[in-house]
Amino acid sequence: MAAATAMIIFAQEQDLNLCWQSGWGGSACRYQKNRKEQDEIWEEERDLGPSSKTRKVGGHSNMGRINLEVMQGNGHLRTNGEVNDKKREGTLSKPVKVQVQKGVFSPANCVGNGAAHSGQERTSCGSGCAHEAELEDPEMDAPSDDATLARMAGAVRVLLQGLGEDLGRDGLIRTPLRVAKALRFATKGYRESVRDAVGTALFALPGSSGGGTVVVRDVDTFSHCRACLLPFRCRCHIAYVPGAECVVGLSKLARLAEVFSRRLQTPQRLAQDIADGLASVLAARGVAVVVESWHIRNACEADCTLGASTSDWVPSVAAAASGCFCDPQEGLWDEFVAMLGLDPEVESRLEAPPEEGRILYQRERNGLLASPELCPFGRPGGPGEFLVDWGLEEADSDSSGEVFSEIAELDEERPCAMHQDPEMGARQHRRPASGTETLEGGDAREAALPQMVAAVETLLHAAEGGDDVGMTQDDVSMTAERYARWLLSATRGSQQMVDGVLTERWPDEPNGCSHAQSREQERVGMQERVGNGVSVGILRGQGNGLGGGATELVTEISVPLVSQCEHHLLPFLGKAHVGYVRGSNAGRLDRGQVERIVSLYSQRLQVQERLTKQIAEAIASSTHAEGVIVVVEASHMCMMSRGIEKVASSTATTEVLGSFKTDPKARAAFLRKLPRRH
Ligand SMILES: Nc1nc2c(ncn2[C@@H]2O[C@H](COP(=O)(O)OP(=O)(O)OP(=O)(O)O)[C@@H](O)[C@H]2O)c(=O)[nH]1
Repeated sequence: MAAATAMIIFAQEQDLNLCWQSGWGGSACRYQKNRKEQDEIWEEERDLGPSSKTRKVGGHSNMGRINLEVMQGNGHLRTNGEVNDKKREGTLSKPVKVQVQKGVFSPANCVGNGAAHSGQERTSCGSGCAHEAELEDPEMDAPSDDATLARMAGAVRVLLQGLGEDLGRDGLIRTPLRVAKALRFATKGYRESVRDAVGTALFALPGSSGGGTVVVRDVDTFSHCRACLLPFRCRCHIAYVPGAECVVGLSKLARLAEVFSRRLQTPQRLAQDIADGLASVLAARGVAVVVESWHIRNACEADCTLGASTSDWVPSVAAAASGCFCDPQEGLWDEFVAMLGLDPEVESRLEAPPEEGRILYQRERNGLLASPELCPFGRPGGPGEFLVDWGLEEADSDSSGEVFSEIAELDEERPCAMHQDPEMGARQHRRPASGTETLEGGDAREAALPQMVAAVETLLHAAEGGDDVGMTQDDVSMTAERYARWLLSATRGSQQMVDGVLTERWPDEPNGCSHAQSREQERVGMQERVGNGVSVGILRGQGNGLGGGATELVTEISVPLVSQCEHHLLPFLGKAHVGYVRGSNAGRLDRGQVERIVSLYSQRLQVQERLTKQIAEAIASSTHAEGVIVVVEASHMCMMSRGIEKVASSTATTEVLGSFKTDPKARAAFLRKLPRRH
């Protein structure tokens, strides 16, 4: 089924209801409304989301038009007015009258539409509507969105097979299509332009040229890393000084940030793209952009360095400026930065105004560009890793906590250090050190790598729309390999058994993380003794001196985890909190062992509920504890970077086994130990 677009022209808009129903794999509906009020055209555009539902989008205005795009499915509209088929490019054609049926209008029942509609009428719609029709546009350019998505879904199937997954298992059946849609969404900025984003929202404002700075702050977006394809969080701050007596609609600055965020990016490129984009449509005296960003840590290191002392996200900041913001005499850069109210550490790194035509960026020590550690292909010699050389000088390896280490400037022609060295590709690949792949079946998975890389390349090209609109062939192949390796690495626990990870000795890492740290954490780990559910004290260390028959509550709090959502192949990351009631004859796990259990079940395609249950069951079987409780708190990228886009949302799941089920006091004692969220 093709995507379909309809345009409704209305004279008097009255609480318009849109109704659509999924054909296969859900449907998505995009709504764009232009209304004219007092000689100003107001535009409104939003994604109405997937699945079968009816949503009221109406309002009241005197005249206007609505574009409605129904993706991948049967769409039918309920509204008043006139329906026009619309070509993909937006050309109006073939006006179609619609007929009222119980207040419901369906394009399939158009009066006099004849050849105008190719939609197939159905006899029932299954959603309570009087009629159902497929809104197909026979003139839509090939490949249609459906064909693109189908191609992308095929590539995702290759990836899942490469990971050794059963494509028919529950949870994975719709994953290929979901991933395809998610990536299409993540790259929708390639199919959008600055002019589309700004539209007609340029307003003459006499006297504005001599005025002050306009700043739109805290525009939160998600982008996808050009190097590894994983999403990273951004907060954009955009400023300009008006020129030519003209200002731009404020929301359009946020839209610009969204357009460029929905491309494969690095923070500094994103800052520059937004600045250039704004400068291209607005005659401003100067433009300035600061992009704060947070990239997921290297999940390959999750089993050692993602310890409680480290943050889940690695921050960096990038900036771009032009015109008057680059003139230190005017002091506008300082004023802009001061208005952002940034963390002093970050602010101190933005002291100097960027020179005209150059990008100022700052990076974290061992950060996104200074070293590959932010990306999943990070630390040389890590499991299943290869060295990524970004073509920049090595960052100082001292990670003593200083956040930013360098300020670098690049020529405009070389906006991204990753792309500046034509020989980079040759230097970029280094095979994993021997012995770094320790998984059973690792060879088979490693052998699937070439097909997986090709599949990711297919995905990227299809997501772009087949045009060369921003990624060179080289970029794609490098990105594809990193992403394929990330997937392999992020699911490397899928073939391991819990017995294996509990008995295996964890090698101390060269940088001193992991085992030594775990032992220390275990030494000071708190145990709470409970008898019949009553807390009687807190002990430290291994020997608790409890007599026979006594029990103790052992807790391991904030065990970090990074897992991979099996629905969208996007990471979710957070912490597991583990408690178990240990009788005198039961075993006890040190923190390192708990961390390994958590890693084992995190490093596979998961849903959070199953992960929580598996951790609890593994703790129970390996300790013979009387009761086990596990709470997992995690943030899901699929909730943050796409779909509902709730950046601050997080999910908590609990699994309770044995005596914890019947002992509310023991549960309460455990829950009191959880870190407070606010
Ligand atoms: N219960 C549960 N759901 C999850 C987990 N990870 C992802 N999901 C959800 O899986 C669901 C998949 O729903 P679909 O409607 O098939 O996919 P979708 O169109 O991408 O859905 P949206 O996320 O709402 O855009 C979404 O609601 C996700 O939030 C998880 O760990 N546990």
